Order: sequence, then structure tokens, then C-alpha cells
Amino acid sequence: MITVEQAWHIIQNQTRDYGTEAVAFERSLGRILAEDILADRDMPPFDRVTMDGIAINYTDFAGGNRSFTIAGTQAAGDEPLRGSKPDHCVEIMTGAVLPEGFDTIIRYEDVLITGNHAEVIVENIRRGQNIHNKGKDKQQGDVVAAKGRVISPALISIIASVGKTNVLVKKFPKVVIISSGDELVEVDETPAIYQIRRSNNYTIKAILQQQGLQIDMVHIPDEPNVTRDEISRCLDNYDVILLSGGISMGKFDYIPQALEEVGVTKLFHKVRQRPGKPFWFGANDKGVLVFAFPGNPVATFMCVHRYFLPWLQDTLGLLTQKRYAVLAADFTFEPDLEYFLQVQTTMAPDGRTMATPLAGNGSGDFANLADTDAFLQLPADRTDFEAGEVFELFQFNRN
Ligand SMILES: Nc1nc2c(c(=O)[nH]1)N[C@H]1C(S)=C(S)[C@@H](COP(=O)(O)OP(=O)(O)OC[C@H]3O[C@@H](n4cnc5c(N)ncnc54)[C@H](O)[C@@H]3O)O[C@H]1N2
Ligand code: MOO
Ligand SMILES: [Mg+2]
Repeated sequence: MITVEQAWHIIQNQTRDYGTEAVAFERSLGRILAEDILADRDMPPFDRVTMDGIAINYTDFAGGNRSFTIAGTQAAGDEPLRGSKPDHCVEIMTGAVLPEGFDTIIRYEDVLITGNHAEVIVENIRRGQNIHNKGKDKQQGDVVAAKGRVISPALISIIASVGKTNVLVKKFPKVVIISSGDELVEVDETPAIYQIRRSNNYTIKAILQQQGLQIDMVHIPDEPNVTRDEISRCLDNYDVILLSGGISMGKFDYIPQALEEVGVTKLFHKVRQRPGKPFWFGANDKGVLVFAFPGNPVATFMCVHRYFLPWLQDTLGLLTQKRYAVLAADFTFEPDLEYFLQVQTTMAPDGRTMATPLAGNGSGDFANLADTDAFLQLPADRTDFEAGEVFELFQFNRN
């Protein structure tokens, strides 16, 4: 049986390029930028006043003058006043362009205005103070935001300020979730005593919605012909199929055989891990990928976070960093499998991320997932894990 790392490498070798698309910039939050955003003008585009007060020519002040005649007022958005004279000043507002002949702004707090005169009442004035100079942040044509970044609220302000109404982003793959199982009824149905409502498919959908993906859902019974037909139809209409359930050793686990019958080549089946050991992964000759996750809810959930989201991030060209956390309490796990230990994380005052184990009652205990926010990947070759040791962390339940 392959290890988690081997499984991940096989999946990583199947990243795809789904191209790019233009979207309205107001709808681009969270998408991956697929073009460099250039400054269309210098930033700031003019010498921008940063305090409400008066504009003077510093030479007048240096020559000993403290009382200035107010020659006019200039608000933000006004054209710059012209024709300055010695010992004149202009009342000026934050965001206004610096008028010709002036080079220094003194805030209202440091002047006394009487009639049309302004007297400067402080001595520590610097030439050029309170002005955000043209081009100081970026020059016209500079890359302000490089492609490959997630579009954050800060990037939205850059995109808006350079006047891009549409922005090029990475296209998402078309994804469908197929759940299976005769014991599963719809959410609005009342299950018989031996049935349950389906939930894995909604969880996967929600995880992908957090990434900005819209996805379709299909449910199939444990019946080989329907299983084959539905998978076949989805192979023709989607880039990625996510399955949940029907891949283990049960008499009615038809999925692996059906996948191979409809031309999906198995790249692996079973990984040395808990939960999620029966995980099946493959691709057809058109490049459609199939992630068939084990049906137990925690197994599906973990596999989506451990394999599918990293694949999606790689596919979209997103640079990601591994995360680590400190195990906060001793923990023992005996089987010769890598273990995805559910934890609650906290930030300690010394800056470390602490992970408190909350193992739950196995991979059917999805109630436990709501009380945890991450899992630690514990290696297979050991049994005892001690408080203070550091392991790789995979976060979920993020908002
Ligand atoms: N003889 C063996 N039996 C099992 C093994 C094994 O190695 N040998 N592995 C176990 C492990 S580990 C897992 S995980 C499960 C995987 O089972 P399947 O992928 O075949 O999934 P199902 O049998 O269809 O369902 C398992 C379990 O999950 C529930 N389920 C399935 N889909 C959903 C859904 N959409 N929403 C909510 N719950 C769902 C289902 O009702 C079952 O309770 O196999 C073990 N068996
Ligand atoms: O993968 Mo199974 O989830 O260990 O029950
Ligand atoms: Mg089964």
C-alpha cells in the first residue's frame, strides 16, 4: 500500500491548466489573478496633500515670515490654483493637489486664522512636509500586483484604482460530486430507522464553495448499471468527479469496478492512512480526474483537505506554504498507518500554534469535526507522540 506522500505525488502529477477568464472586478474576490496589474498612472498620480491646513512656500518661512495672506482655498478635486505671490498661502484640504508655487503644508492645528491672514504658531516646519509625492509608491507601468496571487480586499482596491473593470482570473475546473448508497435519503426526507440523511456531498460542496467553486451534485443507488451510466455521463460533462462512498470491500461497493469499466484508469487504490484508507484515484484518456473518497464522513472530509484542495491550489498556480503546529498533549496511535489526528488549534502567547487532540469516535463521528479546526498528520512508523513535538498541520473549518 502506498504512503500519503506517494499518493500526493501521484495526484500532484495530475495538475491541469483550465485556462483563464475575465470577470467583473467586484466579483473577483478570492479568485486567482491571471494577469499582472500595472499602474496606469503614477501612484499617487499628483503631489497629494495629506493634512487639512495651509500651503506655503517654505522659502518665505525660512526668510522669517510667520504671517501669510490667504490667497484662496483649494479643496480635494479642485484644479490647482495658479499665480502664487511671496508671503501668500492657500487654505488646502487633504486629498487636494499641491498648487503651483507652494511646497509645504502646515496643518490647521499649527496656525491661527484671523480674517484673511494665517499666522504660523509653531517653529518646527520642514520643507515638503505633509505631501505624498507623485510616484512615490509606484511609477506608471510598474507591476502593482503580480499574477498568481489570491485576489484579496487589498488587491480589489488596487484593481479599482487602476481602472480595471474586468480582471483576468484562473478558470476553475467543472466539478461534480457523486454520492452513493441505498441507505442515504435526502435532507428533507424522514429516514427510516435503518437509513440516514446524506451529508458528505453537502460538506464537500461547502468546502469548495469556500474556494469559490460552484459544483453540481448527483446521488446514485447501489446498483451497478446506474453507477456505470451516471459516471459515464459525468465523464462527458465535467473536468473532475468527486465520489463519496462505495469503494471499499462491501458486496455493494460497485464504484472501483464501474470506474474501470467506463475507461477510468486506476492510479492508486488504498493509502496507508487513517481515516480514508480505501481512497481511489484515477483518470481517463481525456484527462478527467476521479477522486473517489471513502464514504465514512470523516474520511471524505480529511481526504478532500489532504488531497483535493492541495491539488486545486497547485492547478490554479497558487503558492502555498506548509503549516506546522505543536502537539499540546501526549497521544498514542498504534496501527501502522499515518494518522490524521483531529485537533483544536490556539495561538499561544509565545507565537506558537498549539494543537490539542480531540480524536473523536472514529471516521463515522462527524459531529466531532464541528468541534475541531484542523488535523495533524502523524507519521506511521511510531506509536507514541509527545506533547511539544511538531507535526504538519492541515486546517479546515475556516471562515
Ligand atoms: N472489510 C473491510 N471493510 C471496510 C474497510 C476495510 O478495509 N475492509 N474499510 C473501512 C473504511 S476505513 C471505510 S472509510 C469505509 C469506506 O467505505 P465505502 O467507501 O465503501 O463507503 P460506504 O460503504 O458507501 O459507506 C461507508 C459509511 O459512510 C456513510 N456514507 C456514505 N456516503 C455518505 C454520505 N453522502 N453522507 C453521509 N454518510 C455517508 C455510509 O452510510 C456508511 O456508514 O469502509 C470500511 N469498511
Ligand atoms: O477510512 Mo475509514 O474512514 O478509516 O473508516
Ligand atoms: Mg462500503
